[in-house]
Amino acid sequence: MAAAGTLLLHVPESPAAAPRTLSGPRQAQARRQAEATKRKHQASSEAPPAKRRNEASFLPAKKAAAKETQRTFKGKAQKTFSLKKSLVGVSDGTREQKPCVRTSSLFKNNPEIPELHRPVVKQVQEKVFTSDAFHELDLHPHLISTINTVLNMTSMTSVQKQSIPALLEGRDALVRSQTGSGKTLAYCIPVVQSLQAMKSKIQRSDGPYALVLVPTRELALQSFNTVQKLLKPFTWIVPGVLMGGERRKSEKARLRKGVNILISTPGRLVDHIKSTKNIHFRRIQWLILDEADRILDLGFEKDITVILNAINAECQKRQNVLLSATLTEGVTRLADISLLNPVRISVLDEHRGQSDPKGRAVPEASPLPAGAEPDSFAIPESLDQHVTLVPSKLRLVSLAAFILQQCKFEKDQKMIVFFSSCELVEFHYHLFLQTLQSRSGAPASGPLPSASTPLKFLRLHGNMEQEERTAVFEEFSHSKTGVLLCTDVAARGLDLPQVTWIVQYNAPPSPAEYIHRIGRTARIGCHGSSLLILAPSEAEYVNLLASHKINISEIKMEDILSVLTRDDCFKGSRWGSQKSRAAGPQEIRERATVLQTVFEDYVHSSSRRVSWAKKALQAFIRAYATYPRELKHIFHVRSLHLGHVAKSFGLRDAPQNLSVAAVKRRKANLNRPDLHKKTQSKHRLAEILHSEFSSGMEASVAKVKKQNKHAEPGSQPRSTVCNRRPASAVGKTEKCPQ
Ligand SMILES: Nc1ncnc2c1ncn2[C@@H]1O[C@H](COP(=O)(O)OP(=O)(O)OP(=O)(O)O)[C@@H](O)[C@H]1O
Repeated sequence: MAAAGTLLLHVPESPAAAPRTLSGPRQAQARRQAEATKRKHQASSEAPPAKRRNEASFLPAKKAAAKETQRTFKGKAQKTFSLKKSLVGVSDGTREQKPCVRTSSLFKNNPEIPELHRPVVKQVQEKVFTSDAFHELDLHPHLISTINTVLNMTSMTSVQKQSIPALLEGRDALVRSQTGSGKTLAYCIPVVQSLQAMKSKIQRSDGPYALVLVPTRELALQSFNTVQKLLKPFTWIVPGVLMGGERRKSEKARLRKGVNILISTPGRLVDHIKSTKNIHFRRIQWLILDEADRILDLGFEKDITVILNAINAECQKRQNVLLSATLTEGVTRLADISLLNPVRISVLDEHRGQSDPKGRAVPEASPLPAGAEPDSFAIPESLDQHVTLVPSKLRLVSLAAFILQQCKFEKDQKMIVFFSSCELVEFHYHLFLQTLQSRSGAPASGPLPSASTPLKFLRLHGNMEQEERTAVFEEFSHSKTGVLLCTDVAARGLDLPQVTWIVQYNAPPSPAEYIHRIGRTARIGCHGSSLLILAPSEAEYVNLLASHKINISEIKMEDILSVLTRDDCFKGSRWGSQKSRAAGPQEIRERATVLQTVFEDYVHSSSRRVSWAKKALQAFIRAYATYPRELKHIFHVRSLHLGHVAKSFGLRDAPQNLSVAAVKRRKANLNRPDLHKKTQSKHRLAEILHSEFSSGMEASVAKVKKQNKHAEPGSQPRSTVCNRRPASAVGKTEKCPQ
């Protein structure tokens, strides 16, 4: 096998490059044939309605060549090109026969990329900062000095300016402001101020006065840290966090001693309500639901009901606060249940001059101002959003090229890449670790690039041991560079400093989740960028985003792939000594093929790795099948071309045992029996959404063990398939971590 760096390639010329002159009837016949071929491809699953012109040089038109029959999810036989070729290289103008390289024809038979007619919409914007200082508020001087000196903050953000006075007045509130605008302090400051000011001094043994519910363990830890800092001068008020993992015993002990401000994920709290005698809610004065729309998702409904019932049974009067960057119907639904005459605080309103003259919150009784549709979300002004359309076969190399472009050839870049499931995170993490990052794990085809800026990959998902989750969270928080591959476990609320790029490799299930994912960058006025990777057949998603006033500009796939010409590890010998030569489409194609070959060689270097890649592909298809009904016209599993998608998992051929029916059967087996009966897609979606929020107490959930980073993937059952068991088996709602 040739080394990657010296791989010799010959990518066959397109017909356009070597036209044959035809005349008369033959010409007409050839034209008819060409038209028929074109129609066939237009009808293929990923073919878009409108075709992009001027792409022919990069994505050559389909042509007759050695064909093989490949299965698609439509069950139709589809012609495609042979995936295995003898590649012949040309070096310094001399043709020479080179070793056979088993690789795919990445640039053939792809659906054409549609022209993206993206509607330009005016994004909803908010002003982040105000000129008002914290000391202008009626707060305890020690609290103000803590904010100034410990947190290093002087001016309030817009949401803080509106929320803090309203909450100090004792009002229930529904708070919406863009991601990274300081909502955590908007509720933490009033809570601390009110509790330290209580006439009869709070005792630890009193138990909780404030309960803060957040959707993920990392967010619980983060909010706990903020509360802890604010409480520095008020040592008699004790904060506590319940976040799952291995700490059940110590959590119980802490609850027994007493916690006054309790921060928890819903599932974990329900576990304690059911199993810990010492937990009570007699003195609850605050109930805060951060990321309220997520907490009220279907997946959390049961837990929230248990928690509300437990609180209501012991205490009727309290202040309720719901916060989120995305105000959705779900929030309103819970608002009906638990909010008493709430104020609706929306920074957007103030920015549009809709708040009252004092800049105070608009009361709930008043309807949302005209033009402020509930599903138009504010996006940080300093966030540049991009989309790229990439055919399935080219997804993996495009993602890798983008990571190289930003994190190897640019300085001080910190990137988060979102995937649809933990299996996908695991797959890409190990693949990139062993090919892009690690020399020692270089594939059979030879050593890989030594990075000019060393690449560092981390991963975070709900199927990891809590200890490692926390360690990764801390490491990525404190590091200046790196690429975090993750599921939506990191989408909500996490405040990871200096993240410069958000990449969404799999589109999120809703525009709201899109907002939260991209919201991990461009926080509190900083600059950031995002890239959404879509297949040509998914181009319509851009219009969906536009209908939510989300403006997104296109980056061409060629521009992403062209970075490979800067990396000599990916050159075919055709370009051997011609360093100064400008990169043309042909060279880019060749280098992308070299990179794909590196991935394929790695995956095919052992049968275990092949089956590992197949499982990841299966997981992708399963996740794809869970897009909500209203998005099925964009993301339908039937529109996936199995052979092409397999390429993006480094597989040379489409797995034989995968079909729609097989995937559905497998999914049915994995689902909870009680969900079987109600097969509505919303429940399947709920399962996926729920995944991150397991309390950590389920015995049956297989965990990814902390292990040597360079361990052979697939060498142990690393729960590439979620291990779902009947709820009865674990005595509670079973959740499958992503
Ligand atoms: N007044 C302020 N001055 C300077 N920095 C602030 C201020 N308030 C908050 N921050 C910082 O802004 C960052 C974002 O705050 P926070 O995490 O509370 O945002 P958020 O609105 O809750 O975001 P999300 O919607 O993503 O959960 C944090 O690093 C926080 O420390």
